[in-house]
Amino acid sequence: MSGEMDKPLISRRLVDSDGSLAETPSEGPKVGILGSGDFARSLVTRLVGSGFSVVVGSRNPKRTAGLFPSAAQVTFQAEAVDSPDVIFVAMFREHYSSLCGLSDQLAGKILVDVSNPTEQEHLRHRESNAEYLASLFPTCTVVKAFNVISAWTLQSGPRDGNRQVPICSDHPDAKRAVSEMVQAMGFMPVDMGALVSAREVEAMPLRLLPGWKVPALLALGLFIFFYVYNFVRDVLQPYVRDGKSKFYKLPVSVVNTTLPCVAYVLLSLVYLPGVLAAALQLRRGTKYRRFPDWLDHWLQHRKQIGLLSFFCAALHALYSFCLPLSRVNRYEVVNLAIKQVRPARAAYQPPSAASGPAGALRRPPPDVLKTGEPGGAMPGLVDAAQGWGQETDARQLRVFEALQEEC
Ligand SMILES: NC(=O)C1=CN([C@@H]2O[C@H](COP(=O)(O)OP(=O)(O)OC[C@H]3O[C@@H](n4cnc5c(N)ncnc54)[C@H](OP(=O)(O)O)[C@@H]3O)[C@@H](O)[C@H]2O)C=CC1
Ligand SMILES: [Fe+3]
Repeated sequence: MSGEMDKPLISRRLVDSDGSLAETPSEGPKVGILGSGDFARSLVTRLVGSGFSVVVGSRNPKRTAGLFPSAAQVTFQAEAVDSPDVIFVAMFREHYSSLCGLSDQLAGKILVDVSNPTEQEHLRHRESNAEYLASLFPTCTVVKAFNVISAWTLQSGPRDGNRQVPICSDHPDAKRAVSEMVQAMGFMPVDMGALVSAREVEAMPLRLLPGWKVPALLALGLFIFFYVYNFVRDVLQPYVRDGKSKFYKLPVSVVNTTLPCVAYVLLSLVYLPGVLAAALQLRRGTKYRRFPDWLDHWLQHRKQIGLLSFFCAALHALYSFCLPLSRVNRYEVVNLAIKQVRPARAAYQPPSAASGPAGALRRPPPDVLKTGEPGGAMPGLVDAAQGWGQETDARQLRVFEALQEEC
């Protein structure tokens, strides 16, 4: 295996001194390609680089020849399908029927269907593109392959990402021949069985983030559930019972209380199916029987559920780190306010008849009212302190003290 990996994808003989692809050696296995679009161009580059001799069939070879490496031969469709045994059909399904005139020349050859349907096409057609191609050319052997590989990956080479190429066909020999080509091009063939599997293979690129849908919906459902619960407990209940408005907690504090709840439940859902599976095996007395479908799916989703749990926990850590910073700031402001108001309250004397209307409002000590000095009064609090001695003063202090408690 390691020896195979060491082999360069582009053999030395194929590269000119200026770095461009040179004439292919005539002994390279010959492969035909019908179509001259993006996929065909990338395929040619990879095939030539892997030591194959390539002939491209185009409706207008003069126009398209310049787009291909000089090592590839570009000609008319009829001429291109003449000699190769394996022919890639790099065209869209709606154009397959335009090849019917070549039926006789294509008889007995292997046709590789690389096409991908759109989501609507996939739903509209009951048979896969590969089965449709097989029905148009009953004398040919159709193999489904390469549809999951993008033109970009083909061109840049299978350096990273997924190297797997699912392959299916009703003919084992044809499947083996294409699998060998896949390997020679640096990819890894995956046998998907008979051509009826082509529908499943064609649906693969349509799936966005496979395996994440259920865990993501689960995490979202749990988040909504716990958020509503924490909202009722921390915000709605104090409001209804005591008239306290704590709606400012909604965007940060309630979210931060919700995140660890979701993380813990998700983490328990990672371990639980393993325990259930072990219990089931003990009960059955064997580990060689299939788990029920629901448990099987659950076991398969553990990785995604675990990652989502970690994500929630990490977000909680971030929130928890940032929250105290704003709290400390708030605490310092309220503390300062209380320090300024308390002396004023101590200096307050209730109005008496002797002091007359002017004595009803005795000014607080002067140091309370100085602004702009370090530790001096904040401008907004001067008014509060000046108004000291009236009925509202006691209420103001209570408000400050309540704020201090909350910090
Ligand atoms: N692009 C990609 O990344 C991938 C593409 N695929 C599949 O490869 C196939 C080709 O895709 P792509 O190369 O991107 O598409 P393009 O539109 O770029 O190319 C399609 C080619 O089909 C040929 N063709 C033959 N007959 C007709 C006709 N009657 N009308 C129009 N064109 C015709 C044309 O070549 P000419 O004019 O020389 O005859 C044309 O260049 C598709 O089935 C696609 O699903 C699969 C995986 C990835
Ligand atoms: Fe915590």
